[in-house]
Amino acid sequence: MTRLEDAARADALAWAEARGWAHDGERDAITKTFRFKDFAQAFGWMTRIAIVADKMDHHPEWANVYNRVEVTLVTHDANGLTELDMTLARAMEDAAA
Ligand SMILES: C[C@H](O)[C@H](O)[C@H]1CNC2=NC(N)=NC(=O)C2=N1
Repeated sequence: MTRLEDAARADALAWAEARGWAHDGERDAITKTFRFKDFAQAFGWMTRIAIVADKMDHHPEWANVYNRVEVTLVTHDANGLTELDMTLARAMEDAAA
């Protein structure tokens, strides 16, 4: 998987930033803190995403504290954003909606 070209990255970031993601330019990664009602909701969401991520063989960097999940998406093999990150971001948004 190759890094997004500049135009595709701009489109992807516009979509992501509209949903509360930030771009970490140093890593060419996107980050977002998801907030849920409580720990059960947060961990349930993480469980659903873990199954999707493992099927994709593409895994988030994330940390959970009670009802919060801090997420970073980046493709390690590509040293930046790829379509895999955007597919996983969409799955996260859909599952949190
Ligand atoms: C061997 C395995 O396919 C790779 O290590 C996969 C696993 N999950 C991954 N997840 C992410 N985010 N980036 C990767 O480059 C990556 N590579």
